[in-house]
Amino acid sequence: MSDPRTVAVLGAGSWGSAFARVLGLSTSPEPARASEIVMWSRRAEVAEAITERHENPEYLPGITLPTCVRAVTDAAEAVRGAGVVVVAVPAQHVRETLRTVCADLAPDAVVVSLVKGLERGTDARMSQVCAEELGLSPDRFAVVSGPNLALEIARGEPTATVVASASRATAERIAALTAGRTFRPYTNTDVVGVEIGGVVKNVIALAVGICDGQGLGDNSKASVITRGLAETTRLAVALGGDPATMAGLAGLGDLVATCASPLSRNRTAGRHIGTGLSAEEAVAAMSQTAEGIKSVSAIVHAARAHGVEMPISELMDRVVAGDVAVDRLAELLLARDLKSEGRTA
Ligand SMILES: NC(=O)C1=CN([C@@H]2O[C@H](COP(=O)(O)OP(=O)(O)OC[C@H]3O[C@@H](n4cnc5c(N)ncnc54)[C@H](O)[C@@H]3O)[C@@H](O)[C@H]2O)C=CC1
Ligand SMILES: O=C(CO)COP(=O)(O)O
Repeated sequence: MSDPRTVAVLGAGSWGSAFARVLGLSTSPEPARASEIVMWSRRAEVAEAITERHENPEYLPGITLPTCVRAVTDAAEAVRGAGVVVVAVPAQHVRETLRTVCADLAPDAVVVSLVKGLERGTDARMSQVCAEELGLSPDRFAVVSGPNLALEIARGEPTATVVASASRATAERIAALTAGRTFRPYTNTDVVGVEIGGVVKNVIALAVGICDGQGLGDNSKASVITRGLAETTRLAVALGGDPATMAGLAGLGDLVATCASPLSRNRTAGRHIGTGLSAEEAVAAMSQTAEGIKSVSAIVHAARAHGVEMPISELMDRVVAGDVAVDRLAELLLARDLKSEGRTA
C-alpha cells in the first residue's frame, strides 16, 4: 500500500518543477495536501540542485521550491510508496518512462498526467498509454490541463485549471492536493475532452506563431484561433468528449493562453517557422518541448480515422513535414475547401 501524502513527479522540466511547487504550497487542510514530493530527474546535477538548493536553475531560474520537494535520479525509487504519481515528461517518452516504474507502482496509486500530446504510431491519449502500461482502472487516472504556462505559475501568478477523472472522487482528491492561494483547480469527468483540448491547442499555437512570423495581424490570428477551437471541438466530440469542455478552461482557456503568450514554446516554434526556419531548425533553436510539432501527425491520423475535418492541423502537419513553402503559408492558413461552406467555422 502507498502513503497518500507522498507524491512522485516524473520529469523535472518546467511544468514538472512548477507543479511540484504548486503541490508543496497547497493550502488545503491536512491530510488533503502532500507532505513529501519526490521528483525524478534524469540528470544528477538537476536532482542535486532541487534537493540541496531548492531550485531548478535550468528550467525555473530564480524560483525557490518548497523544502518538502526533493529529487532522485532513479524513477523507480521516486514512485515507491507514493500514493500519487504525476507524469510530466514529453508525450513520446511517457510509455518508456512508465515501463521503468511499473513494477514499483503501489497497487492503489493514482496516476496524474500533465502531458499535452498524443503518441505517434498509436494516436493514443496519455490516459490510454497509462492504462495500457500500468493496468490502471479509470478511477486511478486523472489529467490536469488548462491555461497553465509553467513560468507564470512558478512565479505565483494566479491561474485556474481543470482536473478530470472518470471518478469524481479522484478528481476532487487531486484538486485538493493542488489547491492553493494562486492555483484554483476545477473538476470534471470529461477525460477525453480535457486531454484533446490540451493536445490540439499546441498545434493551433503553432499556426498563430506562423502568423506572427509572417507579420500578420490580429484578424488573422483571431480567425485561426476561432477555427482552431472549432476543429478541436469536432475531434473531441468524435472521440467521446463533451463539447461544453471546449468552452471552458481546458479548451478555450488554454488555447487563448498558449496562442497569446510569448512564453509558449509552440507559438515560438511557429514564429520561427513563419520566418523561414524548417520545423527541425525551429526545434533546435529552442531548449524545451514543443508538443505540437511532435503530435500533429498523430492528431491528423486520428482525425482522418474518425472522419473529422481539421484543416489547420492538416496544414501544420504538411508544414512540419516540410511540404509547404514559407511564402505560401499566409494564404493557406485560412484557405478553405468550398464544400465546407456553410459550417460555422
Ligand atoms: N511548460 C509548460 O508551461 C507546460 C507544459 N505542459 C506539458 O507538460 C509536458 C512536459 O513539458 P515541460 O515540462 O514543459 O517540458 P520540458 O521540456 O521543460 O521538460 C521535459 C522534461 O522531460 C525530460 N525528458 C526529456 N526527454 C526525455 C526522455 N526521453 N525520457 C524521459 N524524460 C525525458 C527532460 O529531461 C525534462 O525533465 C508536455 O507534454 C507539455 O506539453 C503542460 C502545461 C504547461
Ligand atoms: O500548455 C501550456 C500552457 O497551458 C504551455 O504551452 P507551450 O508548451 O506551448 O509552452
